[in-house]
Amino acid sequence: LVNYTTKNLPPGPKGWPVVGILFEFDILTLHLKLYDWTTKYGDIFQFDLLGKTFVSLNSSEVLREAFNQEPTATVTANRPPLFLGKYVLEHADVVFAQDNAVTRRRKLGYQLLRAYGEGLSCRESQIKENIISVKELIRSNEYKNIDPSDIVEEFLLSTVEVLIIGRSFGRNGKLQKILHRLDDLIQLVANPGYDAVYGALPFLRHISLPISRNITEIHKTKQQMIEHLEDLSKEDKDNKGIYHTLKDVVKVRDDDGKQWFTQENTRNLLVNFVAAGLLSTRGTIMSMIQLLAKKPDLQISLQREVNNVIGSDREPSLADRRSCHLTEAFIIESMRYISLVPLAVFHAASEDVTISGYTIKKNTIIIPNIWTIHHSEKEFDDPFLFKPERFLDDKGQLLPSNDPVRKRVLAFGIGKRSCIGEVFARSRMFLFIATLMQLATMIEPDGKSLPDLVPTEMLQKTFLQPQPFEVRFKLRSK
Ligand code: HEM
Repeated sequence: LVNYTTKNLPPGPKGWPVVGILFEFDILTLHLKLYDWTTKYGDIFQFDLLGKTFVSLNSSEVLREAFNQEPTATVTANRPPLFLGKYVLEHADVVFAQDNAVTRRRKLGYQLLRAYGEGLSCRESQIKENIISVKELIRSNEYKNIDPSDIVEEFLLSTVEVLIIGRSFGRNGKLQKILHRLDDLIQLVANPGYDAVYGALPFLRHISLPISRNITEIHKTKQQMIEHLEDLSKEDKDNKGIYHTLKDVVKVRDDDGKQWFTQENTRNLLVNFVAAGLLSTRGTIMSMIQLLAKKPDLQISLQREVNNVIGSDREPSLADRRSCHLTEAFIIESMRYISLVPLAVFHAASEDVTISGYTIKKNTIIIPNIWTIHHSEKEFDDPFLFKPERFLDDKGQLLPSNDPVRKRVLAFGIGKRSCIGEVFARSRMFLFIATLMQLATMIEPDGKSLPDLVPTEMLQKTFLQPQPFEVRFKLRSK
């Protein structure tokens, strides 16, 4: 139990009167607590927790004002000194980078994802191989009750390998084992709730608690990853990935002779890509599978679209996205409904700033409350119903990205710290779902029931994840 105070925002003089002290705090499901508080305190409220001040932004309009409009956007683009950023990512990555450090690192990360991840043309043969192994796994498991996470992981681990080193060594290769281990360990330590407690009481990391031991393991595994990538980068000169470019960037010196990007930056930027590329995308795809298996009619409509646009004889390509309106709407609705990164990554005010008429003091931690925005009746009709058609017009065409309804989906954040992997993640999700719909129909497991995916019941790990489940794949005839 943690003591916290909330201050809400009544009409009238713009201040932060204390309205109550509550004595209950569930650190693992902070997003659900903030959802409750939004119904009581409105679109923006502030609370103190363990000596730190937090402000929660709970509507798309307030989030846009805070992160996407100057002069506020520049002031709110900082990150707080989070426990994870300092002790796990050595203050050397992009996600948790503070102050001036972020601009150059973020730009580099963005350029790397564009160069190695976004366009499929340069990666087409490797991505096709990944898709072929997904298909083989599905074929060899037809009609069996299976937990689809192995299939999803196989696909995503291979895509991340191709991104980082230019090729995939398969599920039995050493690299996938290391990336898998890193991913498991990060899930054990990364949680906004842990951050609140360990950030306020950092001495806890010296006590031999499981979380402290996991942090030590993360550092060892990062080192193993770098050593293995170094070996691999010497072996194959033709296939290149992000790691090859980072090796060159480390050699660069500025005019004053200083090195701006170091080995620490390399390993921690790669951890960002591994964690984001696997964890977030895996949770989203797993949720999509569970949703689809419970919605046979939606599967039929998606399969019809894939038949019409792609047919059954060729692999889906990124160009197909433009014509697969329902598939795109399904992906966007899934991102809204599950809101996998429920509170995005916390921001911090680098100076005093005014948002919606209220003064936010320097160093206040700002929470982009995406989960609440996506489940608010003020933003979406029937927010707890899964309705991909909310993103289609009456001709079945996807609403343009500047449509007000689309603009309320903020799963990748917005503004100067928004996700740099959005295009990469969305293109891989499209390929996976289109391939699945082309190949198979998902049905409920034999002798067991498959529960509906309920957003409030998802497991809170680093990101939200569906509860473990099983499905069966039934192959489609050509
Ligand atoms: C479904 C998949 C994904 C979701 C839902 C997601 C969501 C997010 C969100 C909400 C943020 C924080 C935005 C903010 O602070 O305002 C973020 C940041 C970030 N994401 Fe993603 N992400 C996904 C996939 C990826 C992938 C695949 C990569 C890279 C391979 C990636 C790399 C990053 C990085 C580096 C940042 C930090 C940006 C910064 O701090 O400036 N993400 N993501």
